Amino acid sequence: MGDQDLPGVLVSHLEGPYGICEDHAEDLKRHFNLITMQDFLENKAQLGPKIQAVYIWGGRPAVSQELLHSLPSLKIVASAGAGLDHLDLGLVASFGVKVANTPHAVSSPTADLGMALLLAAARRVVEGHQLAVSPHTENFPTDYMGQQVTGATLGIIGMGNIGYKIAQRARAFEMKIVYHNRKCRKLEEEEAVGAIYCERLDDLLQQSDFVMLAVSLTPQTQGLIGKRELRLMKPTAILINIGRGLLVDQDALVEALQTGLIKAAALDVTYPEPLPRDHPLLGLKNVTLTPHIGSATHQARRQIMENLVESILASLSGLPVPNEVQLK
Ligand SMILES: O=CC(=O)O
Repeated sequence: MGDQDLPGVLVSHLEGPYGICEDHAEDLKRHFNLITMQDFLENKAQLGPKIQAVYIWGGRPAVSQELLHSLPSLKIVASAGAGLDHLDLGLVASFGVKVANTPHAVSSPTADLGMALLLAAARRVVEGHQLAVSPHTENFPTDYMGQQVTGATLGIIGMGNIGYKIAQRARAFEMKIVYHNRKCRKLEEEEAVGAIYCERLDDLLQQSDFVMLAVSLTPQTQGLIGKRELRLMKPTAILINIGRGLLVDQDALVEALQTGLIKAAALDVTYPEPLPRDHPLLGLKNVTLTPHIGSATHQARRQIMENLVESILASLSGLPVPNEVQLK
């Protein structure tokens, strides 16, 4: 079968930060005729009807009403990662199109990064590195203290796949685990990791030495941590966000970090991404930042790609779609 006979799959572009991983393109091309957004825009009339799937990598391409109208053969939107906040699910559903994501492929690496950020912020690893490589370093600096992780209370907001994996890891660090979950209490997970449920988010915030945001961004969770919530946290507490930047009121966070309302923050996600180079978060010593790299391991990214291929192929054959997102 020539490339042209394979099912058409729309990707944003093949290279660059939002392009698909270089070493994935060859695998994808064995199954699909990959059509870049640029090619599609230059030749909508001919390519539109050939496209049966949109492959979203790094949040792109955006799936607008206009795009959906120009893809009459579209069966599925296959989106890398767990978060779906870049998609209007109701809109996609109204076109009779399925959506699949890859929640299992990202949960372990994202939980690993959550713990890496927790440890880095607690023990001031980035500052320590800067001190160690500076010309005037001293060994064993006596004014350089961090927060103890062993025995500390970790508050996990969101006990989904990622939250649970964080709890498993935190247990190995002998942390006390409390959690809050918006939808329901998770009894099995509680028992497996010895976590204590906080029905009220406020209780979790008041008790925790570390607060980990592992919740997806929805209209209900946007701004979940604002001025009021930051005031409830301990002055020694550290906030870690591996969910989405918009879960936190960032201006309130900057103020809390500047005034010592909380001790520190470690953020894999911000808004916007990346932050403008003059953003106050970039100048604070008590902030550890990473550029949205929760799933950035070779293994996870490959698994994500393979999961997306499986979902697309299943949908094109009319089979049950692995990781299909239930659209209301
Ligand atoms: O941000 C990453 C994801 O949604 O998995």
